[in-house]
Amino acid sequence: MSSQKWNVALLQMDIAIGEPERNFAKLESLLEEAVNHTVKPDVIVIPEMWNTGYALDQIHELADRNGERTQALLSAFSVKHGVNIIGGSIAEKKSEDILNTIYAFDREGKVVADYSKIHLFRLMDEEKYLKEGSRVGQFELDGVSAGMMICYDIRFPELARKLALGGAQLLFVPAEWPNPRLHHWRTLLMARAIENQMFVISCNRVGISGTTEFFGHSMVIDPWGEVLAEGDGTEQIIRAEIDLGLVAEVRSRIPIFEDRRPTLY
Ligand SMILES: O=C(O)CCC(=O)C(=O)O
Repeated sequence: MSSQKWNVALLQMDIAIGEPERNFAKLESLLEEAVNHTVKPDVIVIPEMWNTGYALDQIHELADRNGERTQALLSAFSVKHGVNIIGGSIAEKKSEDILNTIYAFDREGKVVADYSKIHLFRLMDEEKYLKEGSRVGQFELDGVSAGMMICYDIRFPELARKLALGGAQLLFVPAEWPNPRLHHWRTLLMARAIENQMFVISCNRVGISGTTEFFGHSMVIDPWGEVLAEGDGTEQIIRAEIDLGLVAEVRSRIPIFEDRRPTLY
């Protein structure tokens, strides 16, 4: 178990629906702001579908083919600044399918993992336009085991538990989680952190798309369930320092992974 400390920076941005050019420009300026700070981030996290927003009726024209444009930008940025990046998620075109995909970059600019959202959100018609992913998002960053989930995925505790059982000490959650479900968002994120005794690092968008309002409240939660940082409803960068040694400490204090009874449930 590592006693590493990481500084995390969450880019809680507004997203212009159906306007990748504006969104790329916005992201580039927020990335610069994130690294031009007295505390240099070790990992930067970006919200869900930041390239297009939920422009589902135009998504075939707007999605990033094989994530190439996104990878070019984020890979060059991570290597230039020696920073890990959880690249939001993007609308990605693969062959004729559209997926909601996260690319994770290490400090050398290498794509170390990708994950496509496996639970599509029917309330926003995702299943009519997007193809669901077919595997979980477990990977390593700076030698630390981590997991990725996207937005609606946090309603499925089995997924977070599978990642924790696979060794994950942190969970990254890019999202576009709207009003009026702030209470669900905060409670579910805290529950995933407490029940799995891991850090939960979530990045939600802000702004209004049509009649849907996104409330931000990106959160960094420690394995004890304490909120280390939380955004408000404005565009901003949320920063926190996390001590990865806390995962082992909490897991030894209340040893839920030893006390589980998987033969009974
Ligand atoms: O589960 C929710 O309430 C919100 C989920 C969502 O907006 C999404 O997955 O895009």
